[in-house]
Amino acid sequence: MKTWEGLSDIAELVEPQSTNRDDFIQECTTYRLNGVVAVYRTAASVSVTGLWDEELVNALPKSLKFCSSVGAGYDQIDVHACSARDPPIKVSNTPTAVDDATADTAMFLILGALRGFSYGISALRKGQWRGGNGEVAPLGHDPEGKTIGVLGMGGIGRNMKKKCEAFGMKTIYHNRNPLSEELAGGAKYVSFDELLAQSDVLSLNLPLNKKTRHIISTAEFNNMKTGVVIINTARGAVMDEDALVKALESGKVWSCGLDVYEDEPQIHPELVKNPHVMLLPHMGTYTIETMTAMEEWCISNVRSALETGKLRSPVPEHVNL
Ligand SMILES: NC(=O)c1ccc[n+]([C@@H]2O[C@H](COP(=O)([O-])OP(=O)(O)OC[C@H]3O[C@@H](n4cnc5c(N)ncnc54)[C@H](O)[C@@H]3O)[C@@H](O)[C@H]2O)c1
Repeated sequence: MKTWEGLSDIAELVEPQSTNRDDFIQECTTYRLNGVVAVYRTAASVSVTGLWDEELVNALPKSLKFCSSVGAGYDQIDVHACSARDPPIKVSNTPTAVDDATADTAMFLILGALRGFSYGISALRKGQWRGGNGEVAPLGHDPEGKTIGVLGMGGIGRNMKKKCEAFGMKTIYHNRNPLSEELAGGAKYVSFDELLAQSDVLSLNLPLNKKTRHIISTAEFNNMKTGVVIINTARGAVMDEDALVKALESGKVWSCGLDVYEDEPQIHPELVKNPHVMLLPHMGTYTIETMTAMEEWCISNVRSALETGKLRSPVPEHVNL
């Protein structure tokens, strides 16, 4: 709040008052918001405005030139509609600030899913120690010696790789392009098909967009090792949740650790019913330290835009806009 208020030395600060999308679109035409040059956008604001789709982007005040969005993912914003405006709305996100907390969450899910801890936790809370009704928690697996495959070796993927090493895991990865040796840090670049075929644990760490929606579905599960463990801390829709449920039922997938879902806050009922899988309600960056760092980063984008005309961390699509 202090950092936000600190912007008042260079700008007039206004906050929208609407509580739903229709009112917000109407408010954008009013004298209060007309003239706004930069927006500080929280992820939670989607519950008021809905997605920043083409309709909303075109309804935003004509004066708007910058959107500084909190979070590494920006799939709630149609960045192409933003570029198409005249003048364009340049969009930034908060990469790097999210890396440690999200990678920590992935480690929790990897260990929990490999070891089958979810089963034990829920049985214990029902007063059933390691199981009930004649069933006991299945024996888990050690991370030591397992191959982790990272799909999308960006800030979070690389951070996770270092943490996986401490648990004796070997990392392979697939990106659109191989990383420099320095960035890869010894992780081996493999093709998408090799990643599916060789991973004991497959971690999804790529952004959600039109190209990556359902990048993991039935055909991809069929190409994986039987008994693979799937971790998703990216966005739910990069994986076909129905196909995951079927792969869990058939035993192709041994377990999974999920922080994100296709239709949040709804979760596939078969996932909720399954005592074996590790599920979190999108808590990847849910810490005081990381949320503060993300908000400060986001506000620094607003300051940079106002003072220099340039965002500090534009999204990849807007780097050359
Ligand atoms: N669970 C959470 O709370 C949480 C927190 C932060 C980020 N996230 C999600 O994690 C994602 C990754 O974050 P990041 O900061 O590491 O992003 P990043 O941009 O640093 O890394 C993403 C990587 O994915 C790669 N990539 C893009 N498209 C690909 C494709 N089709 N195939 C293979 N690789 C591809 C990119 O080249 C890049 O290396 C974000 O987009 C966001 O949606 C979730």
